[in-house]
Amino acid sequence: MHVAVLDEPGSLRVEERERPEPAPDELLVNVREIGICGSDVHYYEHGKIGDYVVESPLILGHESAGEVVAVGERTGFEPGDRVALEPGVPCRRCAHCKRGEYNLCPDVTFMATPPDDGAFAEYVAWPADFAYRLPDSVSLREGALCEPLSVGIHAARRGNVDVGDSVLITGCGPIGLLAMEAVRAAGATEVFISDMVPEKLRTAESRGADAVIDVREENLAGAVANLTDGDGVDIVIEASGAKPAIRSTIDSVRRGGTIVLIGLAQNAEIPLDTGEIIDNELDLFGSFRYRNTYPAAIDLLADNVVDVEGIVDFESGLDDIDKAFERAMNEETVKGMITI
Ligand SMILES: NC(=O)c1ccc[n+]([C@@H]2O[C@H](COP(=O)([O-])OP(=O)(O)OC[C@H]3O[C@@H](n4cnc5c(N)ncnc54)[C@H](O)[C@@H]3O)[C@@H](O)[C@H]2O)c1
Ligand SMILES: C[C@@H](O)[C@H](N)C(=O)O
Repeated sequence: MHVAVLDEPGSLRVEERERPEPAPDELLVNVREIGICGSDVHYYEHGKIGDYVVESPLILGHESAGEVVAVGERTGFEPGDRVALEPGVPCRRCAHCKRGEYNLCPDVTFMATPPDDGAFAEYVAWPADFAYRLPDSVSLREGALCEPLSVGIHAARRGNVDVGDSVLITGCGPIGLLAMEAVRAAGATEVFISDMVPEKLRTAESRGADAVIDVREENLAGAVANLTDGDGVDIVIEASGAKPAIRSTIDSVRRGGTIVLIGLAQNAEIPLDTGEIIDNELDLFGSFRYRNTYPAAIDLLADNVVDVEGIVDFESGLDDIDKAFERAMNEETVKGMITI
């Protein structure tokens, strides 16, 4: 089978590997749609993210869906089933797993995170309990994009987004745009979103943002104050990882409001005015990956409550993956897909 391997920064190549055999509790999946995530691009450019360093050839890609072609002895699936693959498989035994917080498992195997291979491959053998059957009305592309949608759903849950809430999302990348879908589904009625790339803001506007804020031209907190009669929003979801955006979350949220941090700032220590958090009684939450989100993501897609395919700018074949990564690095690109 063909797989795309990252050897070192800037060097992706397609090579031939043995097709894996599914273990008794695994499915063999013919992978058909894989999203290119910002973290894949980061490994491609820099060969590492924080402490995770590409030290041996690594298959990238963790937003995937495909068709089951073979099953282990005890899986409950059949060849021909279409499935989305949840990329993080926890140990199932640690205290976090037992509490149901399996996204915090320290022994998780996560696709495309060194040393664990990902899904830019024709076939992947994957545990059946981290595969989700897709109904006919949900496409394989939508199945693959359940992954970034899950990041948004988990953030909406962390922020306790409720009917009638106003939400500011900072960043119109795939995570910000799909967090917007998730908060709408959770009942938010006013959703504002910021970025500094005009094309991205136009995309957010066309996808139904109530207001878009270009932070190159407007002060974020000032713009939010104007939109909320000076109060600030109920919830801020930070999805850019940019220091100025993280800093301004406190100034954009109302007294008694909630801040959810998704964006990962590289090597950034950001001063925090704890007095403002206390005086204004703010709730501040981190949001790490997701747990128990795939069934909800698939239901929302089947019911046409959310759109994920609209964020896709281009698709490419596995053999042209290096060109696809170059295109994904363009700041105007939101999402590229590899289609096999
Ligand atoms: N916590 C998690 O589990 C998790 C999961 C996935 C991604 N992430 C992180 O979330 C962030 C978003 O991911 P993504 O894939 O959408 O990234 P992305 O780079 O595609 O999008 C980030 C967007 O933020 C915009 N931006 C830059 N500076 C800004 C500013 N000052 N104000 C507003 N917007 C600004 C960029 O123009 C870009 O459109 C990244 O930091 C990523 O590492 C975290
Ligand atoms: C959650 C996932 O999308 C993210 N890129 C990570 O590796 O944590």
